[in-house]
Amino acid sequence: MADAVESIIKCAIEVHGSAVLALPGGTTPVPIFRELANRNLNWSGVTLLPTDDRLVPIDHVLSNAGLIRRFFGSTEARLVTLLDDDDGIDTVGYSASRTLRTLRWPLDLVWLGMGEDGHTASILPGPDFEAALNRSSEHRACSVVPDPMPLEAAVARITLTRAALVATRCLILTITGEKKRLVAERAFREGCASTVAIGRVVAWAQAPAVVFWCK
Ligand SMILES: O=C1O[C@H](COP(=O)(O)O)[C@@H](O)[C@H](O)[C@H]1O
Repeated sequence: MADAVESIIKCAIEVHGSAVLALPGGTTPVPIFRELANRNLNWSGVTLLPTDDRLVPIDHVLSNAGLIRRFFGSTEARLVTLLDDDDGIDTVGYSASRTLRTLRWPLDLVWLGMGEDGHTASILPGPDFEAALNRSSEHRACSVVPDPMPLEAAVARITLTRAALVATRCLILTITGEKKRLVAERAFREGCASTVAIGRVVAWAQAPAVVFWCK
């Protein structure tokens, strides 16, 4: 998996002079981040941002931007966050969309994770689910108050919208375990009619999704 991301970075730098990658949070990408961060790459040409974040300070254990900073902070990559210090639930969607507008689109890679409930990025069940999936492409980010709150990170979120997540040259999904494999397979079969976010995002993808799975 780290080899695939390394190739995407090298290829984007060769073609565009830079590489812009959206990375997942949570637990699944950790071993791959560790391996990738040690690769000898032209990191000064790389911009990294989270696909989504939890509305917590960057030094909080649940922060996805904090996770990226922990692994890639010692490289020369430019690290973009979706949250400003003074952002709250009412302002974060607007300020993250403004930040995202400054990046080069389409992105070179959107790397997604997925929860056992089929959520991807922070497109979680609740009152913001359809907005995160259906907002038009000027709205690249959307605040999300999950309902029910996921037990592993029971906080409000900011997420790239589906329109932003599919605006990418490469789309990768990393999942682990039998349960997630079954959820993903079902969601891919259901496509646009899926009740879970991963099915609806992948059904819209501009690039074919490449899935990395391990037990
Ligand atoms: O809440 C989140 O969950 C998903 C999946 O996380 P994992 O711990 O099951 O790998 C993650 O992709 C997303 O970025 C994160 O905020």
